[in-house]
Amino acid sequence: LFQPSGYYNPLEPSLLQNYSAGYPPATSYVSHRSLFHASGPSGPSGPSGYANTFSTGGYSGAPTGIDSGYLGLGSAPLASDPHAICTTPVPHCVDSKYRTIDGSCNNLKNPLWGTPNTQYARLLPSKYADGIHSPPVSVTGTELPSPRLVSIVLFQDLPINDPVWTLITMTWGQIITHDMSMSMGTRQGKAHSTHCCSEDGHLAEYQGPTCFPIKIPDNDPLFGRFNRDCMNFVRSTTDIDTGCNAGHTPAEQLVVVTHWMDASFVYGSTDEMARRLREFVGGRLLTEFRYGRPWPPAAQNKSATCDTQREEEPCYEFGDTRANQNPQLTVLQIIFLREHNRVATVLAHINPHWDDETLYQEARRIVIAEYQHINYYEWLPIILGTDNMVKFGLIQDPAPAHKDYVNDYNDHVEPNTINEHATAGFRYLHSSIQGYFHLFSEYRQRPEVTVRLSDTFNRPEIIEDGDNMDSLTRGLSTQSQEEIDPFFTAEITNYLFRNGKPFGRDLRAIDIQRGRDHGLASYNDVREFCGLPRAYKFQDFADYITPERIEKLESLYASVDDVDLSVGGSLERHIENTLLGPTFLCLSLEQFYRTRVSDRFFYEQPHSPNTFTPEQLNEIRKASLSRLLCDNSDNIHTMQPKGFIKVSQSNPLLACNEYNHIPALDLNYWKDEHAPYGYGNEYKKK
Ligand code: HEM
Repeated sequence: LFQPSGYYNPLEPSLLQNYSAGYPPATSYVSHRSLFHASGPSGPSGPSGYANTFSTGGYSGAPTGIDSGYLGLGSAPLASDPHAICTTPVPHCVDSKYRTIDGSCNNLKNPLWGTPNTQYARLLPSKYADGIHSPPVSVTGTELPSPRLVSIVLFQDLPINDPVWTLITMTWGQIITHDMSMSMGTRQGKAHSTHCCSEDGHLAEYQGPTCFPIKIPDNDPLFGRFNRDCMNFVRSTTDIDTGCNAGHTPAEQLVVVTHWMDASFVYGSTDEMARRLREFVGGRLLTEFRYGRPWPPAAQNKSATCDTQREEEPCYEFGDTRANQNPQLTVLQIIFLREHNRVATVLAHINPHWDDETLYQEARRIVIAEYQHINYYEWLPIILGTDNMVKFGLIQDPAPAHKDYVNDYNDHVEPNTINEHATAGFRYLHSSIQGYFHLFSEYRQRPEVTVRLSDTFNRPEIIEDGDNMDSLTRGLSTQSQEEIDPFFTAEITNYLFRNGKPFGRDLRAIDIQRGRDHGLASYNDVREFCGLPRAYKFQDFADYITPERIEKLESLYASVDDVDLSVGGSLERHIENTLLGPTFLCLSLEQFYRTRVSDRFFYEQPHSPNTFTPEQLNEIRKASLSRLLCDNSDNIHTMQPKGFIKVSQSNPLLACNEYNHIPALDLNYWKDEHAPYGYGNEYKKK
């Protein structure tokens, strides 16, 4: 598997040459067992055929699993010398009950799969202008349209509240994202230290090799007023930069966190970070008590993570460096931190003979299981639709009985986060961000306070003020998220990370530019890969995109083959009972299928040293967002049972201690029967 001299790249040069005439048949790269190729890569032709692939129709090819063996990853954790990444030896794995922190040894045959600093997976060949790393240009040879222009024309701000889903649906998605991906070399919290534009917003004289600034069009409605024509953008680090690819094969970007769904945002992705976050007493993570309440420890390098303005302003250390980016995210990070410590504390009562290490690992294992359960049974169904999840093997129908395992582990499936999913598909959910968020009292009648998002980027101080931790939590579970549609709040398209200035950056433009930076296949290519008919003229997009938007696309792009994946996919009409159009739905179903079946430690799996007992599994299945919020707030006494859904007559606010409606895990099932006689016997089962 692991070749010190560099690793197998999916794109053989010969195949690359074919690429100029359109990508070669997907089967060259992707196993014919891919979910979306029931009838081969060209797919069932015509929109009706394709629509049938999803829940509403007659897709008959039962998924037999996906094999992404074409990637052949094999890099290893980044050492201080970036070139060392290629030569780190494969670890010797012991079949432990617990996941490693860096995700190594999850796949025993390929111990480095899913570890930090390894490549994203790719579903389609990359599309660099020179076949190696230069950003793509139009198929006509001209420049692609400015991403800022595309953002202005196609992704304006039209605030529409989602009628069903609460704002925590948005934040939970960000948590999953941060758990599974972060492109190396990007700064997803603060502004980047490399400046490709001058102070006054023009092209900087010196353009470093990683510079790929975004051109701001003339008469830009916001930046024009400040006479700026350049928005900073720094390219992601690739395997060429780290010296693992001599530059003869296409560049691949690297993910700096573990690719697994393993709550690395809580525990960190390296042993060093994990150690820094632990108290080493009672299995707990480090906290600092202020006014009797536990808060995360202070960030070691405050200026690297926060934009605080006063010395005493808090800025926290978590498992993920982006955790201070916005207060909603930070609140959820705190809730997970507290959940770990809550579980560890109860386990310590039940098993007083357990040492710190056992308590830490057992609590971590339970928290990851709760989180995976909420992801697959509460959150993902909102985005992907329950029927589609069942159809494509992400969950089972009928749902497993309380104590039943699900035996679908497949060690041929690679866990790595898919570039097209993370760099385009999932970023469409940036549309769900609210520009203004509300704080609510226990009565949830009307907002007590409303806060402008761009006033709080990288400044979590609001959270510790008074009882704001609770008011923010209530806000997240009361306020609607923004509807997921082609409209994006100006708070992120004009004011991202503005840090007190009258303008910031444009996240939509960055998403588009990042797609080009990563050489993502075009919308048309991915559409076809997913089984939709290939477009030869703009009107061919009409199966899922409105005529008005097609007209705008035509005014921006020279060819149907130029349309960026981030752009086309974000304009598609959603598939019924999902929040995504067919192309992004296809990407996310593929991603979360792989994430689940490739994970030997997935909480529903039998036959692993990590396996929960049937009774414990039954308890894990009681985990819910609402219970998590109830248990880890300071003074929240009521919550609706379905926290991702707005309060209504059928989802009313109920007392947190109504355990029939908001069930709680009974951790007594973790009582260690091998305890020395007498230990913990005073802690009887409820
Ligand atoms: C206030 C909320 C959010 C803010 C301010 C925010 C901001 C950002 C920023 C600055 C980046 C890096 C851009 C780049 O340089 O390429 C990013 C990346 C990303 N965001 Fe968000 N985001 C938010 C919420 C979300 C949500 C709700 C989701 C999905 C449910 C999401 C999904 C992603 C994904 C998939 C990436 C790429 C991660 C990677 O592989 O590097 N974000 N976001």
